[in-house]
Amino acid sequence: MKLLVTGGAGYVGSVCAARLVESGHEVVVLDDLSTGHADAVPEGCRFERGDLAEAAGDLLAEGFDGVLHFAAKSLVAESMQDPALYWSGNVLTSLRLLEAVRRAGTPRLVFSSTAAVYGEPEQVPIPEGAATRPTNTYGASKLAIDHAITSYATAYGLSAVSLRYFNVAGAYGAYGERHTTETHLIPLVLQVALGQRAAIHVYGEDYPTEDGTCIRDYIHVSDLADAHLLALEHAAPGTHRIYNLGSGTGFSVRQVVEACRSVTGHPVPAEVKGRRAGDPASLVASSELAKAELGWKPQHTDLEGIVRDAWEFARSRAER
Ligand SMILES: NC(=O)c1ccc[n+]([C@@H]2O[C@H](COP(=O)([O-])OP(=O)(O)OC[C@H]3O[C@@H](n4cnc5c(N)ncnc54)[C@H](O)[C@@H]3O)[C@@H](O)[C@H]2O)c1
Ligand SMILES: O=c1ccn([C@@H]2O[C@H](COP(=O)(O)OP(=O)(O)O[C@H]3O[C@H](CO)[C@H](O)[C@H](O)[C@H]3O)[C@@H](O)[C@H]2O)c(=O)[nH]1
Repeated sequence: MKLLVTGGAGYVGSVCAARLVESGHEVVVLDDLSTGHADAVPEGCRFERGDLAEAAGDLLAEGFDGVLHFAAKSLVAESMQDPALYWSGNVLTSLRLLEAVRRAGTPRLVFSSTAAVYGEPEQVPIPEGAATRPTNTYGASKLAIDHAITSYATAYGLSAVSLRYFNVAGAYGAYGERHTTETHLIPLVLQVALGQRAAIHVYGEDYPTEDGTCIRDYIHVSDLADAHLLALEHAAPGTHRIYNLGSGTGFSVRQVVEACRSVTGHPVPAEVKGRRAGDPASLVASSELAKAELGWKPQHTDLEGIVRDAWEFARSRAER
């Protein structure tokens, strides 16, 4: 297939673009490099630098079989301080993309949604039918896009799939997490192990969990790429399917720090701080629907294995 990958110079987009090229697809990456890196665009992809709201129309007019839409702003704290960036940078740009898709008659769309659409969940593991009550503007912006995609699919016959990722981690060879403003737990702990940061701050030890720290479901970025390939195959005209993607096991912040100590051999000093605003106590995915309908099977459910891949990547970048 000829595929447009928005955000293919970012973390998840670059890994997925690499896997798409390996699977024989023709890939065009559209990225404005606002948080991505030109040298993260995988070999074998054509790279177009530009804002998706402006450039997607002309590109799609060339004729594509599908769009994988990763490009977004995705910092929770920033979304609360500057919501305009998220309503315009995520929602408005995605609406422009949807219009370009409709005008060009592009048949397929796979969208990067997020567990943040659920907010504080009533039940864990979280199924797709759970109430969507996002506690931050980032999650609200992604939910708004999901709603728009549903109506485009129903009315205009688009084949659409939203994948709601839980906590993405790990790396795939030369492609991994390189956020300039890093807020994610695992890469921050690895920065401590690399001597780039003195200690990891543990945000809250008074949550109603076994060790008092928050529980998250860490999914390997390579398993996520598998899900995108399957979503492209299974997308059906006039439908918008939504799937939660996680490994199905929750790990506390303390367990993650411990796994990083074990993998890196570094003592990783940890300092307990206050809670971070908007953090739910526990987020674990039920991915049963993705397994049943897409035939998706996560291969990397061992936390130390996920951390090991992230560590190899972080070390290789630090040596440059
Ligand atoms: N990393 C996670 O844990 C996680 C979890 C859930 C969902 N997601 C979603 O997955 C997607 C990818 O996340 P990531 O961690 O790879 O982020 P990232 O910041 O590494 O990648 C996003 C890419 O999109 C590009 N971009 C942003 N706005 C653009 C625009 N208007 N036009 C063109 N390019 C633009 C950036 O330059 C960057 O390369 C996002 O949609 C994010 O919301 C990520
Ligand atoms: O320095 C840090 C960084 C994080 N944490 C804690 O570690 C856990 C994981 O935090 P991350 O920032 O790594 O990830 P989030 O769970 O906040 O968010 C991620 O997962 C969400 C869904 O689970 C959304 O998809 C969102 O886009 C994505 O960034 C949280 O309890 C957080 O409080 C710390 O204790 N110290």
